[in-house]
Amino acid sequence: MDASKTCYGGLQMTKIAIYYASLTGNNEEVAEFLATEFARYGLKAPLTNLESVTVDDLAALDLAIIVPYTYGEGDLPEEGIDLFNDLEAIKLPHLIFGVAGSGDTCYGATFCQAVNRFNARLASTGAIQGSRPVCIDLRIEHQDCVALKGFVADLIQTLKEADTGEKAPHFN
Ligand SMILES: Cc1cc2nc3c(=O)[nH]c(=O)nc-3n(C[C@H](O)[C@H](O)[C@H](O)COP(=O)(O)O)c2cc1C
Repeated sequence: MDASKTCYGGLQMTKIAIYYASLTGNNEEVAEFLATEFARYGLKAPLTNLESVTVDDLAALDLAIIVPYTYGEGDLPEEGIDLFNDLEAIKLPHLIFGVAGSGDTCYGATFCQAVNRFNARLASTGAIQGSRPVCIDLRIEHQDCVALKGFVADLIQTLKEADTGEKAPHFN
């Protein structure tokens, strides 16, 4: 299906941003894939490094997507620690969010913990979870492309529901 041919006109003014952190390029690739997928729907989703993002930036958006790597033993990316901490003290009930990222399954129980931790922290602000988080093992492969396409489709569906008041979001 060519998503750009479908009717997403009502969402064209939607403010979307993709905030990513990447040391060796895997999460940058995830972020770029997501931006390309949004473009297929005719929606702009610019990329910004997580390092320079504040809670005020998030508060000004309709949809925020966080794409973090995991470091240490399930640790957050250094670039996202300030934002993560600041989110503890804020409510963002009008924001829709999604979190996706690449880690390494070799790390066992801490695989993609930064993805799960950001997801939980954003949910704790009262923001609306627009999709289940997506965890990717190292570089994107075919099954990850399928998962990321589903992720974007869910986020857009949640945006549409919020726009029209159709029904309550269903992921949190
Ligand atoms: C020192 C170090 C610690 C890491 N710890 C974890 C971890 O706890 N869990 C995990 O899933 N991945 C861990 N990783 C793997 C990275 O998250 C993974 O390679 C990721 O794809 C890197 O993304 P990037 O290419 O965008 O930097 C670690 C990598 C390094 C170098």
